[in-house]
Amino acid sequence: KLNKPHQFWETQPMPNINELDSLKPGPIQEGILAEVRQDPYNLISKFEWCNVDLRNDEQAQQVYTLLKENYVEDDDNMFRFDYSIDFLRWALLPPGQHPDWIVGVKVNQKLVGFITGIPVTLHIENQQTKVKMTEINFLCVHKKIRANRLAPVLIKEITRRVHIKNMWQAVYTAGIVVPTPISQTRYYHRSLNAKKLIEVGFSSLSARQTISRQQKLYKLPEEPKTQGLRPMKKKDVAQVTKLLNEYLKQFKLYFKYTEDEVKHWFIPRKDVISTYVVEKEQGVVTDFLSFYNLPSQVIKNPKHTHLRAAYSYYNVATKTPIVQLMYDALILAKNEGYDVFNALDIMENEKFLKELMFCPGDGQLNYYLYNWKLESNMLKPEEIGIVLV
Ligand SMILES: CN(C)Cc1n[nH]c2ccc(-c3ccc(F)cc3OCCn3ccnc3)cc12
Repeated sequence: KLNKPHQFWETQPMPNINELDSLKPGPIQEGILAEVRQDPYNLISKFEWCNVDLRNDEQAQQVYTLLKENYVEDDDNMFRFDYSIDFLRWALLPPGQHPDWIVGVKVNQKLVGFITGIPVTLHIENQQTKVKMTEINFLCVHKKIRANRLAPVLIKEITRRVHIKNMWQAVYTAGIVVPTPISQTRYYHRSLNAKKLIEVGFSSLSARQTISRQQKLYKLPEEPKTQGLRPMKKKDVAQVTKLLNEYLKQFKLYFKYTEDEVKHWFIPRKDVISTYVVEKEQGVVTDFLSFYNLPSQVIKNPKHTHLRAAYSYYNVATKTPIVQLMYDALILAKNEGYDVFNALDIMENEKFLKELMFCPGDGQLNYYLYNWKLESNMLKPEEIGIVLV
């Protein structure tokens, strides 16, 4: 019976608890191209596969609505992610994207299921080789048709479409724990608009606290401190690429970026991605900070429909102290209208979370590698050098 917990995941090439010491590092199952199923998995009648073209406004709108109404909520079901169409195009149309990796399931032309992959090159631990694989995201089944076991079919179908391209690994994250996380990270929140966070129920006041006390506590200067801080431009791409690739080498899990990819992921896009570089000396970029825009819909609130949240993306501090650089990130995010600034405890983030008054969130974000046994069973959050949106 497939309803035992993790019954699906036990059929997948993921290390389970008692294999953690016997499996050798590297691929768990060898991929054999000739054995890959050539036709899509069967769907229950009236359900159909489709490749979603996010460049098409109608199809993008259908994805937007499915996610807005049915995607990830916080543990208390008070907030639900509200990814914008521009954001989805940024996240899912990077260089080298495969059209058949944006997978939808439709019933009577209505989108009811979704899962996506993008091509990445991942460096894993001390492996000399980098692994070409897929980054899986946006697994979503419409609330009204859950328990049809559609999610396992979506996962198997995109796995098949990745195998067909002779790729055998995947990286993904989730708030839930299924077999078997490679790292369990925690998220933290820094208040930028204390009054709103209290009004939407994101923050609460203890007996001795007042709204105006909170506002004073989290107050920020009008302008950033770092001299030479400015929005990133195309002319910075070469230097940002070198800074980023060099910086990421210290971690056990990181992507290698081409200049084309840096252009895609870091050139500022209004209401999607903000990147600022530090250029003190003429023409020399020494640091950069970046954060992305992911609002959450406030599910039931008389006064507010959305929580505007900025999420820390990649920050490289080589000359500016990281605490100062991130303090400027808070000021910039506040000035761009955000209510809260979120960050995971990955990379060097521990160095600024406490000092800049971030508060721990109520859940965790688990990182997963599909069909790969690590040398070390688990990685510490500070060993993770990848951010998934
Ligand atoms: C990563 N990407 C795959 C989306 C995703 N899936 N599952 C998740 C579980 C937690 C976070 C997360 C990551 C960083 C963070 F600062 C806060 C977060 O969630 C707060 C709870 N929440 C959920 C909706 N609105 C608020 C993201 C995700």
